[in-house]
Amino acid sequence: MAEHPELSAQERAGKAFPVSWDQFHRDCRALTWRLNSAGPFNAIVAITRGGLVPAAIVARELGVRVIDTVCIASYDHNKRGELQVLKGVSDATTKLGNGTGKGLLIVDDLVDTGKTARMVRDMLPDAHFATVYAKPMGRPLVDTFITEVSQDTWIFFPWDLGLSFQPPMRDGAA
Ligand SMILES: O=P(O)(O)OC[C@H]1O[C@H](OP(=O)(O)OP(=O)(O)O)[C@H](O)[C@@H]1O
Ligand code: HPA
Ligand SMILES: [Mg+2]
Repeated sequence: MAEHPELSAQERAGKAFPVSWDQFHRDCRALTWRLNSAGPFNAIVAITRGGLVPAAIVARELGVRVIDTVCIASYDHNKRGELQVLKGVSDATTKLGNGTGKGLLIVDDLVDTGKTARMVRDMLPDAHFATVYAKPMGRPLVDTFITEVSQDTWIFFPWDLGLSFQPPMRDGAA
C-alpha cells in the first residue's frame, strides 16, 4: 500500500488536476468519437456515481437510450477499503449482452487502482469498458479512455468543486 496509510488517497496524491464542466464535456465528446468505431452498443452501463455524468453525455452522442447502472460503494471511502456491490446489472441488460456483456458499453469517470473496474469487468467480461481519465495502475483494464494522468495525481471533478477566492501568486500561491 502507500507510504502514508493514515492519509486519504486524495491527501497522498501530490498533484491536483481540476476539471471544469466545459473541459469534462469536451473530454466526454472526444471519448465518444473514439467509441464510434468500437460500437454499436445495445446499452450503456454506468458505474455509479461518477460514471453517471459521462454516461449521460456519451449516451446522448451515440443515440443509446437503454442505460443501466452498477452501484458500487467503498466501505471506507478515504482509505479505499473493500468494495460493496449495492446493485448489479438488471436481468434485461444481462440478456441484451447475451449473458457476457457483448455489445454493452460500461462507462466510468476514471480508473485509478483498477479495483472498481476489475469488479465490473468480472460481471461483464465481453463488454467494452470506457473511462474519461485513467491512471497507470488501472489503465490495462480499460478499452478506451481520453486522458492519462500520473498515479500520484488527484482528479477533481466539476461536481465536487465550487468557485472560491484565489490569493494572488505574489502572496505565495502556486
Ligand atoms: O480504480 P479505483 O481505485 O477503483 O477508483 C476508481 C473509482 O473511484 C471513484 O468512485 P468512488 O468509489 O469514489 O465512488 P463515486 O463514483 O460514488 O464517487 C471513481 O468514480 C471510480 O469509480
Ligand atoms: O483521482 C481521483 N479523483 C476523484 N475520485 C477518485 N477516486 C479514485 N481516484 C480518484
Ligand atoms: Mg465511481
